[in-house]
Amino acid sequence: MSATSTVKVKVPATTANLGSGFDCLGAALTLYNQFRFSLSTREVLQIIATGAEADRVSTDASNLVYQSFTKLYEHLGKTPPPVQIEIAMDVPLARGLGSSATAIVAGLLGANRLAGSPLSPEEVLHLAIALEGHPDNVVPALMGGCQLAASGIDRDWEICDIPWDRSVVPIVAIPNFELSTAEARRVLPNHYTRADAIFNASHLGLLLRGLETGRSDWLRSALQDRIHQPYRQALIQGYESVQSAALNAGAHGMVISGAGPTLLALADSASAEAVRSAMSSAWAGQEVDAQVKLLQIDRQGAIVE
Ligand SMILES: Nc1ncnc2c1ncn2[C@@H]1O[C@H](COP(=O)(O)OP(=O)(O)OP(=O)(O)O)[C@@H](O)[C@H]1O
Ligand SMILES: N[C@@H](CCO)C(=O)O
Repeated sequence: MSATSTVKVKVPATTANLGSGFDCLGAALTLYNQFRFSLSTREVLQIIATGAEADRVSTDASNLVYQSFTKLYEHLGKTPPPVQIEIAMDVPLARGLGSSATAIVAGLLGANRLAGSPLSPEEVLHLAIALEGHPDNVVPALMGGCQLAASGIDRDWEICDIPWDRSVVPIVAIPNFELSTAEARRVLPNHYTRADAIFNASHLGLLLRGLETGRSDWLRSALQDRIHQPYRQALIQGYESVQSAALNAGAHGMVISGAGPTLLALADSASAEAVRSAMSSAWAGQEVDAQVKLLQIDRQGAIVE
């Protein structure tokens, strides 16, 4: 048995894409899942989940936290030890807030610490990206803040910390229905026009400067996108009403959080509460139960202790 027998991991929710940053930009939010990994003397895997949606995650070997835990040991060429995993869930499942990224990041970090920390943070990050399939949730979940990931030349990934002005407040409107990432990716086209590629490249550049400065006019334009949102809006009942309500209440703009169905508005501090209330009423008017929260950017990322 290694010197450490219990590890606690806390991982933030994340909002990916932010409009024009499809599959490359994401930010960590002040909403968390917490995990405890304990080496066990019992051979049988034990997974105990608590929280609002705890009955929705599997508690057998198909659980994504355990799958990621075993992947790290496989990567080391070792057999995973018997383990008990406790999961305290606050990040809702399949809503576009990076629940799968919290599971992957926790499984890898828990296993790495129990194995005596053989992998560097960069190696864990690369494994996490490979497991999730795209970097925009797992990178901010691990590192905190707002992060841009681009495939590199000297290394697999160049990761760039994007300054986020404190005046820019994220407001998440989380409906009570799920939309899996797999389903929301199926509706996307395989090819785009040159005009759409230029549109997204220019708006992503503007978005990065808008987030850094908090300039409303830049953010207002920058949050537009032609790669994923036009194809996904129809999967989200009430999208247009909630968007109009957010903009009328003074939001800089509103986008689909990750693959949806959560909608993310960005607003300045003075308008944030009015935007929260307007989004909540708009979804109630569509007979959709939703939780609408003012959050902040988590600056720390995943914590292991
Ligand atoms: N805490 C958890 N424990 C075990 N499995 C989890 C946990 N959280 C998420 N999952 C798995 O991840 C799936 C959801 O992943 P999916 O990519 O569809 O949504 P998401 O990660 O919440 O959203 P997005 O990627 O758009 O931000 C769940 O159905 C479940 O299988
Ligand atoms: N970039 C991903 C995030 C969700 O995992 C998508 O929008 O499909």
